[in-house]
Amino acid sequence: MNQKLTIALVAHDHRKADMIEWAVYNAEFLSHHHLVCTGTTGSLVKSALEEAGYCPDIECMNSGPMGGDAEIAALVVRNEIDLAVFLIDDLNPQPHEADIQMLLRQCRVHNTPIACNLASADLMISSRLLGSESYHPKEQQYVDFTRC
Ligand SMILES: O=C(CO)COP(=O)(O)O
Repeated sequence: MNQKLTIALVAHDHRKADMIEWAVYNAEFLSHHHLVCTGTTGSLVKSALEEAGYCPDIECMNSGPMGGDAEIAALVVRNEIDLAVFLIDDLNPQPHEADIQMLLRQCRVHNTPIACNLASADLMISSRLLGSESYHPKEQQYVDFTRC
């Protein structure tokens, strides 16, 4: 793939080990793309990729509870995210649940691919459609809410 994608990586605390293992396993692929992460996820992924010998192009937002999910949701609204991997802790409540739901909702509204588990992330990054110039996902129709 020639196209440089912008990929969001976000993981809750109990899922960070999974995210780091996944990122290191996919380091070669990720090293060709721009990564946008919530604060703590980003610093851990950056260190792990550097330790693995890569020099990742990685941008860290605020930590999730401090608005990082909201910042990434804003990028989704502007169609600046090509793919998101969001490993959610479904077994523990989060103080910023509203922001989490906002990020998920904006990905649905804007038809942004979002993987919320490792199997989905694996399938998405190995899709022949990812970054293909001939693939144009059909825009979702919200006729009453179009932008002027
Ligand atoms: O809380 C998060 C996502 O909702 C993740 O935030 P951190 O990466 O800063 O831990």
